[in-house]
Parts: sequence; C-alpha cells; structure tokens
Amino acid sequence: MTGPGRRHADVGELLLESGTTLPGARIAYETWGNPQAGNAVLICHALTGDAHVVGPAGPGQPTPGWWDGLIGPGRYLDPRDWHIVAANVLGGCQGSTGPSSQAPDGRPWGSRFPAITIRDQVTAEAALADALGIDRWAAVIGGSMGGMRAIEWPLMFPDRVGTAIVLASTGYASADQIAWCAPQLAAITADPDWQGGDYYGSGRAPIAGLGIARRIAHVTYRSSYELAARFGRSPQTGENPATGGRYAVESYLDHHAAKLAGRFDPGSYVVLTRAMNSHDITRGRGDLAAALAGLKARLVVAAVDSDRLYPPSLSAELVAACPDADGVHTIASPYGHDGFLIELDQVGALVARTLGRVAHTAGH
Ligand SMILES: CC(=O)SCCNC(=O)CCNC(=O)[C@H](O)C(C)(C)COP(=O)(O)OP(=O)(O)OC[C@H]1O[C@@H](n2cnc3c(N)ncnc32)[C@H](O)[C@@H]1OP(=O)(O)O
Ligand SMILES: N[C@@H](CCO)C(=O)O
Repeated sequence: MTGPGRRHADVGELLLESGTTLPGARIAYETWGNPQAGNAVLICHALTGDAHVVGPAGPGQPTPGWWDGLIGPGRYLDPRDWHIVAANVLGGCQGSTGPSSQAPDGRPWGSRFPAITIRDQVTAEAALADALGIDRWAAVIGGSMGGMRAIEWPLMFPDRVGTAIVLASTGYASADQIAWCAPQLAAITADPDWQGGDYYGSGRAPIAGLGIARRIAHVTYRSSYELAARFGRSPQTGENPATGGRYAVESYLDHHAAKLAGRFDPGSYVVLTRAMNSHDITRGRGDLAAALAGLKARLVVAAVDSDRLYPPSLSAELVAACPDADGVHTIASPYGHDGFLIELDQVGALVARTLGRVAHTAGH
C-alpha cells in the first residue's frame, strides 16, 4: 500500500539522557490512515530500517517496505481503522537527524553528533507525537531495536501507550549482543576512510568497514540451520574455493554487505549500534521487576524460536518480570532473528489479534 510518502517534522531541541542538548532535530515519518480518537499506532523500525514500513521504493526512498503487506485495506493493520505512524529513528540516515545531517553551523554533525540512547530515540518519537497531536498510542510495535523502543515507550510515558508489542527483542542489551557489536564497530572505525567520523564531504567513506560490519551482523541475524540448508558447502557458481574463489555463503554475505553500503550511512550505523548497546530498561529503575512495576500498558512479547542473537530466553526473562504479560508468543521460523521481518503472516496475525483486543476494550 502506498501512503502519502515521507514527511518531516521539526521537533526543535531535544534534551538527551546524557544531559546534552541536540538542537534543530528533525524527524522523518510516514503515516497511513486518519486520526480518530484512540486509533494511533506507532511502528518502530530495527537497526537499518526506516519510516517506509510498506510500499514500493521510489524517488528518495531506496528500499521497498520492510514489513510490506502489514498495512493496507483488509491487511493486518487496516488504515481504515488505524492511524499508523512510523518514524526514522534519531541518529538514522533516512530523513531524521543523524551524524550525516547538517548541524546548525551548516557543516555535517559527523563526530560531533552526540552519543544517544534508546531512551533518546523515544524522546524524539514523543516530540514527533506531540507535533502530530497524538497524546496516546493504542499500541507501539517494534522488533529488535524497534522492540527496545516499544518497551521503553510505556516505561518513559506510562499514560501514552495502551499496548506494547515487543518482537525479537530484550529488556537490556546482553553481553553477547554487545560482544557481536564490538567487531562491527571496530570494522567501521578502523577503516582509514572513517577519518574519526568526519568523512562527510571528503569523497571517501568507510564503506569497506560498513560491509564487514554487515557481514558479521547478517550471520547473527540468520540461523546456522538456514545457512546449512540453503548454501551448505556449495561453491559460488563459477568459482572454486580451492583456488581462491568463494563459497556461495560468502558470496551471499558479500551481496548483503554491498547492498547495505549502497543505502546506509556508516556514521549512523555506529551511532545506532552504540544506542542499542546502551539499552537497559533497568537503568535508574532498579531490577527488571522494579522497572516493569511502573508499566501500565499491556505487554505482548514474541520471540523467534531460532533467534540466536535475541534468544527466546531473553523474551522469557522480560515476561517473567512482568506478572501481567502474556507468556512469550513464538514466531516459528528457520531464519533466526530476521524471522521477525520475514515471517510477516505470523507477526501480522499477532498484531491483528492484539489490536482486536485493544479495539474492543477501547470501544473502537
Ligand atoms: C525488502 C527490502 O529490501 S527491505 C529494505 C529495508 N531494509 C530493512 O528494513 C532492513 C531489514 N531487512 C533485512 O535485513 C533484509 O533485507 C531481509 C531480512 C528482509 C532479507 O530477507 P530475505 O528476503 O530472506 O533475503 P535474503 O537474506 O534471502 O537475501 C536475498 C538476496 O541475497 C541474494 N543472494 C542469495 N544467494 C546469493 C549468493 N550465493 N550470492 C550472492 N547473492 C545471493 C539474492 O539474490 C537476493 O538479492 P536481492 O535482495 O538483491 O534481491
Ligand atoms: N536485518 C535487520 C535486523 C536487525 O535487527 C536490520 O538490518 O534492520
């Protein structure tokens, strides 16, 4: 389904968790459907997603929707019922203020872009909600880094969220997740073209480093089972690994590296990865149970059964600390973490079931 396309809201100065202020923030967003009392839904994208949840690629929009098929008449989220909003995160590179954006002095932010947290991204989304006149979301939905925002939203703004749907995510970035991010960050920042983060306008960008980061990340996003079933030990067509050629799985990772390099800013990748590492709903709130004691929203948590990066055990831990939550819903998939993007019908059905209850209780 095609919406009205990307729009921007100038949300002004943002006070960050660090105490720093970020002036002149701008948030890119898309909407589907029209506002009515109680019908606003926020969709939060993952690391390299954007505000374009559904619809084709087009001018100014390098990729088709990352949850194509979720929104549309008769689809899981019907814009005749719901006013759906999705924003590009603070720190991103698809229209929202990030390191590649112009600072007030007219030069790119680059290394001067402040460190941000998941909570800062939610602060920016709240400023967008204010700008759009949305007091309360019937639901906030997100996977992976989007799930981090979906769980932070009702903790930061208890009266502004009815239901949080947290997919393939966690209450805190685990040691394992931070560890996987470490070589990704090192690959980008050790690239000679990184130039301390001030490569914008130099004619050189740390694309090789970004590609290595994506290769590492992409393996963690998929399952060992899928890679074995799909590629096995096959050589890439026309190549021989015994004489320096690639295995098919290596070629596949090269492809994903090149694809991301063509559409994503390495500086944003660094800023957003560090924001994910900062994720911890217990910060300043006690332990998990104490943090979730302040939750007024209904919490719906789903995990991909083959996810080795955000394993179901982390979802179970979140749910166990929240007595009112349903059990963990399972997204059955051979694909691993990316299952939350690929298994659209399972995700959509969960969203539709959950929103059905929201709609019912709201008298919608
Ligand atoms: C649909 C989009 O592009 S969404 C764009 C916005 N992106 C996001 O929001 C990030 C989330 N998206 C992603 O992370 C990924 O794009 C996913 C999860 C959607 C990918 O999932 P899948 O559909 O399973 O794609 P998969 O991992 O199988 O990759 C398919 C690609 O690998 C290529 N490929 C497969 N085998 C090989 C091989 N041996 N050598 C080289 N390339 C290969 C295919 O040709 C295909 O290329 P294309 O994507 O350019 O058409
Ligand atoms: N493959 C997804 C998942 C990250 O969690 C992305 O690139 O955004």
